[in-house]
Amino acid sequence: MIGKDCVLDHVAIAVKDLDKSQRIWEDMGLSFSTKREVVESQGVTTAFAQMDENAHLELLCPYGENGPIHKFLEKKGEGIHHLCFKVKDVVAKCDELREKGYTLLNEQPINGANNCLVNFIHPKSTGGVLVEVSQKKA
Ligand SMILES: CC[C@H](C(=O)O)C(=O)SCCNC(=O)CCNC(=O)[C@H](O)C(C)(C)COP(=O)(O)OP(=O)(O)OC[C@H]1O[C@@H](n2cnc3c(N)ncnc32)[C@H](O)[C@@H]1OP(=O)(O)O
Ligand SMILES: [Co+2]
Repeated sequence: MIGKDCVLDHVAIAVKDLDKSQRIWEDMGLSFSTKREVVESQGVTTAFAQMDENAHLELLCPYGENGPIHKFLEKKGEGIHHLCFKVKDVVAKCDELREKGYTLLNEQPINGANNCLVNFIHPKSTGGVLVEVSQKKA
């Protein structure tokens, strides 16, 4: 799956305090875009910092007590949450992955951050890593 048609888009970290975590990463040298985006469907506020020409760091802070990040923090605490790969065609990629036996978490891609369509591969399919696939909307 990873390789010619997939590029690492972001490494996501679940955090309890977005400002505090952002200061840590800024202190280590990253700079974040001013834009913070709330993704209602996921119950998260996101902050992105560019790491190289493709990859970003995504900080994910829950709001409310129902989203997956809130549950992750309760269960595992702060830390790396998922990897995201940018693909040319997220629907085709999900069909390919289903064919190969991977469990996708949504029938159809959902709206993600930064005007993208995204889907997720269950960690049970990947040896314990939640993987997101993402396509920029036209
Ligand atoms: C979309 C906006 C933004 C973007 O970039 O565009 C985002 O990335 S938002 C990110 C937040 N949204 C999601 O993560 C959606 C996908 N995640 C889910 O649907 C759930 O979190 C799911 C299905 C991965 C786990 O939910 P569940 O209710 O089953 O939680 P459990 O704690 O019972 O977990 C079951 C099992 O999976 C392990 N687990 C859970 N989360 C992770 C993870 N991030 N990485 C690795 N493993 C994970 C958990 O430990 C359980 O394993 P077990 O061995 O049974 O204990
Ligand atoms: Co993400």
